[in-house]
Amino acid sequence: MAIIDFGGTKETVVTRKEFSLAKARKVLKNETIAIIGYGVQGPAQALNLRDNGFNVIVGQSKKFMKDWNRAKKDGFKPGETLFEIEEAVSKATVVQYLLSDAAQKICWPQIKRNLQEGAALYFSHGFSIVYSDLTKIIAPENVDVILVAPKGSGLNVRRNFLSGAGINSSFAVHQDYTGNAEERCMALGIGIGSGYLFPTTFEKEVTSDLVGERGILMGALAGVMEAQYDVLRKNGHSPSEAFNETVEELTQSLIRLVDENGMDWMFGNCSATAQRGALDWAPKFKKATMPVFKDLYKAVKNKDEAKRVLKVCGAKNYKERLDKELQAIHDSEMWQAGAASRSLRPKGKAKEIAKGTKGIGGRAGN
Ligand SMILES: NC(=O)c1ccc[n+]([C@@H]2O[C@H](COP(=O)([O-])OP(=O)(O)OC[C@H]3O[C@@H](n4cnc5c(N)ncnc54)[C@H](O)[C@@H]3O)[C@@H](O)[C@H]2O)c1
Ligand SMILES: CC(C)(O)[C@@H](O)C(=O)O
Ligand SMILES: [Mg+2]
Ligand SMILES: [Mg+2]
Repeated sequence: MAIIDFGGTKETVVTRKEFSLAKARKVLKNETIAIIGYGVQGPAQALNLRDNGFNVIVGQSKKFMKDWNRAKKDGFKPGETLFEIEEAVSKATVVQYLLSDAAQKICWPQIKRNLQEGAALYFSHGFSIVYSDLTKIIAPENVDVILVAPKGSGLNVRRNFLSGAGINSSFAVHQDYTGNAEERCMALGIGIGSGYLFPTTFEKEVTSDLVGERGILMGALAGVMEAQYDVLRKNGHSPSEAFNETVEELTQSLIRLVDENGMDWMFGNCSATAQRGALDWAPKFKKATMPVFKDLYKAVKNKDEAKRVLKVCGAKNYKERLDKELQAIHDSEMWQAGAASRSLRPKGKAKEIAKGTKGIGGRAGN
């Protein structure tokens, strides 16, 4: 474990230096890891673990043939490494429960009756365990219950693994039956290709995760973008101009600078005019949105959000409803303008520059 100073607070984290892949392989060398659910996280974690040399099988319901076929296409063989959910659980010593959170509640009886003594029941979200009064998911006493929650989409868990980077994950132990729960948990976190691992609890993970995705990561981002786009359009700006000033410049330019070296670095590489305006307006946006973030945190803590997820996402016709909502976003003027804008991105080769030429160092920061 490494002690790292996060802006004045010292935290203990696990990196691949302290917990190497070789150590993870040793810890899990006799384990059969069943990935239950081949949706978004399932494929990413299954393929990263398999590529890292672990013994991986997949449990997927054939009722969802598209997901079953994807697993087959990715090299999992029916009857050998690809099974119906119950069969996969019965063969596994690690059960990575990666169905959607609403489906975890529905399928829990199939999992519970097939868990081996001493197995590790693994989640990538605290949801099912923390809201056990709603989900009825209560693990038997004779298994470990652990969590590794990647802080990114499964798509990037796989893509970053392939590029040599990683997605950071939090980890937690809820129940330690074997006495090895923490070691197994860290080994799995390293095995799925995490960047670094930071400790959490199931409760802290589910709360921060639900707030983050409803807030700045997805909900707030979508809402604020739409608000600015609409104001620009209502005042006579073209779709191309409104889209570039709202989304394209963010994703193609400014957020990349934030990613590279922080907010001050991005500010430092924009004009004095932009800096002044952004510095003046940031507190106004903070003040305007603070009450919404406080409401959001409350709605997560009082379980309103969890109840809604289980009721709405668990309904029979949910997929059709979701598809309609996503289609409406896709078809909106703003995102059609986005498609047009993306189609115009040059796809030229990277420029070769003369030896000794500088000029990509940036202006601000240390
Ligand atoms: N999606 C992400 O990138 C992401 C990121 C971090 C954590 N998580 C967590 O990981 C877990 C898995 O999420 P996901 O987004 O990968 O799931 P998902 O929505 O992609 O669904 C995964 C699987 O559930 C199966 N499924 C759905 N309903 C079913 C049912 N009634 N019976 C049997 N199987 C059913 C699907 O066939 C699919 O294989 C969740 O706990 C989620 O909160 C997801
Ligand atoms: C990728 C996210 C948003 O971080 C995850 O929490 C999810 O639920 O999909
Ligand atoms: Mg989430
Ligand atoms: Mg998340």
